[in-house]
Amino acid sequence: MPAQLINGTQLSQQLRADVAARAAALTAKGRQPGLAVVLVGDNPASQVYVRNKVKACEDNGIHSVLEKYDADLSEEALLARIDALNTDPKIHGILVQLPLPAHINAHKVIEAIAPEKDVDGFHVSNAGLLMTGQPLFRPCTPYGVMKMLESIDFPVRGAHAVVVGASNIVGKPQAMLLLQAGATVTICNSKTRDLGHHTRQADILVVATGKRNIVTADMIKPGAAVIDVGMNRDDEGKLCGDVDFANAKEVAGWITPVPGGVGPMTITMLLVNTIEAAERT
Ligand SMILES: Nc1nc2c(c(=O)[nH]1)N[C@@H](CN(C=O)c1ccc(C(=O)N[C@@H](CCC(=O)O)C(=O)O)cc1)CN2
Repeated sequence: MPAQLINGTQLSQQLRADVAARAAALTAKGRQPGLAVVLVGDNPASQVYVRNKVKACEDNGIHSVLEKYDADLSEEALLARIDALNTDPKIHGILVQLPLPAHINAHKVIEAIAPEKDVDGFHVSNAGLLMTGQPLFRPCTPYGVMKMLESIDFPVRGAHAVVVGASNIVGKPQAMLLLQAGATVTICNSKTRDLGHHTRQADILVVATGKRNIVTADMIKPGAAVIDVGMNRDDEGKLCGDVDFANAKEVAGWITPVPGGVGPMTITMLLVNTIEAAERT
């Protein structure tokens, strides 16, 4: 039997209705939630993502400010803008869209964001809080993946989860959230030998490498939940993930599509984090 789809667009609609209600309640008390989205440079994919983030804010009652800068903006000037946003009372959440141009030190920029406004959850103090089981903000993509598993009542506790990819924004926090939910977790990286040996043991397989077709059907345990975080283009220029979806869906029990899977959930969880930041003020 082919896998059941985990539809991130549909789940997002349900979660965004709750966001809109919470935003309206805060606005009625004179505390409309506010998000600042900072984009440096002209990366075409980043432009789409920030546009979608701003639109999602508008649609759900969150005030948003999009600050766009040319690729030659200095690190110093960017840090000065973040300083100003840190003390702006109308702004509860700040995100700097990644990647940044090579001359800007992304770590330095992320550390400049006030941790209580770091709705991406990337600041070292938020990474530390997540690691010790007291998260202030969960990074949006891994948080969205956990919501997707929850939506299908997947028994994470006791399951073997394999995360392919060890980035700071997806792989590492994803592994931490799965571990805290009671899974036994394996993290694979670009140096992992015989990747299929690991992925075939996964009840939950999260793939976040940015490499198209890195996971093929023969690397999937029958019935597994396969979560594809990849965002690539195929030979015809169409969006696709890291998993060979057409064949993988014949083996998996559950699978996320690209587009319409994890991507929309990333934006939804950003809205959730922004509401939580505003509710704490
Ligand atoms: N500051 C951040 N930078 C980046 C993050 C992040 O969470 N914070 N994650 C990624 C990109 N990303 C969010 O910014 C992101 C990626 C994809 C989508 C999405 O909705 N994808 C759609 C397809 C969109 C399209 O048409 O191209 C889908 O999958 O259906 C949203 C957000 C790196 N940078």
